[in-house]
Parts: sequence; structure tokens; C-alpha cells
Amino acid sequence: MADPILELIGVRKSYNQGTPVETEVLHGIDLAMAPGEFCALIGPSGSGKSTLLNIIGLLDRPTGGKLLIGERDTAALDDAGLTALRGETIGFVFQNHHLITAFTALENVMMPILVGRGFPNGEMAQRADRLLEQVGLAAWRNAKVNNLSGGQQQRVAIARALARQPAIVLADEPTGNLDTKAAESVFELMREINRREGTSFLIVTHNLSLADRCDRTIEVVDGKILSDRKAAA
Ligand SMILES: Nc1ncnc2c1ncn2[C@@H]1O[C@H](COP(=O)(O)OP(=O)(O)OP(=O)(O)O)[C@@H](O)[C@H]1O
Repeated sequence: MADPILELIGVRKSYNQGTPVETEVLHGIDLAMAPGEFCALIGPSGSGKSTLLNIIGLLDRPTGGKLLIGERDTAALDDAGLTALRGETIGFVFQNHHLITAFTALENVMMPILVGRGFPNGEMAQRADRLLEQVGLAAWRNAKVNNLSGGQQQRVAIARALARQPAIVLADEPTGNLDTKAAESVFELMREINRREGTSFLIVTHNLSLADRCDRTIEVVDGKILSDRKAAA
């Protein structure tokens, strides 16, 4: 494998650590992802997929084991360091898009660019416009997000996730609330971005036919990786 973009070594997660009712939900996860991989994360409800995604996304810390992003051991970082690393390397897409519905599509996509301060002022709107074009929503740039369809809202969320050129996009059931046609088109959009830009994706899904079309399918059951299969080339 090329140098991994992320690596988990024996990652564990307990809730209420140190209390009489401590529950461990991840029991030692070993996982590495290479640049450009397009992976599905599947498993029954409650198996630990979202917990794992939150740890990889630096939204939550493991209670055991190691998480490396690139070659950096994230345990050495304080909260500000984690926030900075998250902003530079990771984009998120959630089932319920988490967009600011009173803002326009363009404003939503510009948000992480503004927070990141990585682009000169004049280039921010240009970059956001380019991203909206990429997701097929150029004509909707000034539309308020709550006037868009569910599929269009997920496209805005994908554009927003890409705003700071992340190495990886973590998507938690991005097609879960969409009808079959919109789900297909959102999935194809992520695939296309992966192929064109080389952005890695890790997609939590209950849709096994979509998972079958990923390069790799990681199955989590009861807080452990039960199987990790690559698609035939
Ligand atoms: N903040 C928390 N405190 C205590 N337990 C939690 C917390 N978050 C999750 N859990 C527990 O951890 C386990 C794994 O939950 P998680 O949401 O990661 O599963 P999942 O595979 O994503 O499920 P789903 O497919 O339903 O979204 C569950 O038993 C859940 O109740």
C-alpha cells in the first residue's frame, strides 16, 4: 500500500470511562486507508460505525490504541491541534446534511473556506462557485438551501466537504434520506470526485448494492472489523 492517509492501530472506545457502567463499543480496530481509496463501511445498527467515523474524523478521541493521520500521531495533539488537522485533511457529509438552511448554497460552501482563512478574500467566492459547478448546482448558487430538494442539499453538502481540498471525505449515510434516484446520483457524484480528484472516501451505508460498487468494503460487527474486502479489479 502507498503510505496510508490514516491508520488505526488497536483503537478502542469506551463510554463513561472509569465509571461503574463503562461500556466499550470499539474493541481494537486495526485499519489503514491508502490515498484515493473509495470505501464503504457497513454493519448492523449499533455496531459502532458512527463511533468509528467520529474517531477517524477527529470529532472524538479513542480511549485506547493509536490513530495516525498521515504520519502524525493524533494523541499528541491538543484540541486546537485536532481542529486544525481536521480542517486541513477531512471533509464531512452527514445524513441530514447539516447545512445552514437560511443561507444560500454559495454561502454554505464558503463557510469552511472562511473559517480556514487559507484563501485570499477574492478567491473564496470563486472557489465556492467552482465547487457548486462541479456538483451540478451552479444555477442554484443564490438559492436558500431550504428551497432545494434533498438530493440537491446533499450535493451542496458534498461541495462544502470539498471546500478545503481534504485528503478524505467521511460520509455518514449520505444517501440514507434520499429516494433511489437521488441516492444513485449522489453516490455517482462522490465516485466521480474520487476518480477525478483522487479524494478518498469512507462512506457509512446500509445500502449493500451501493457498498458493492465501492473499491473496498469494511464490515463492523459488535465493535470489531468482521471483514475487509477489496472489489475485484
Ligand atoms: N455518547 C454515547 N454514550 C454512550 N453510548 C454511546 C454513545 N454513542 C454511541 N453509543 C453506543 O455505542 C454503540 C455504537 O453506536 P454507533 O452509533 O457507533 O453505531 P452505528 O453502527 O453507527 O449504528 P447506526 O447504523 O444505527 O447508526 C451503540 O451501542 C450506542 O448505543
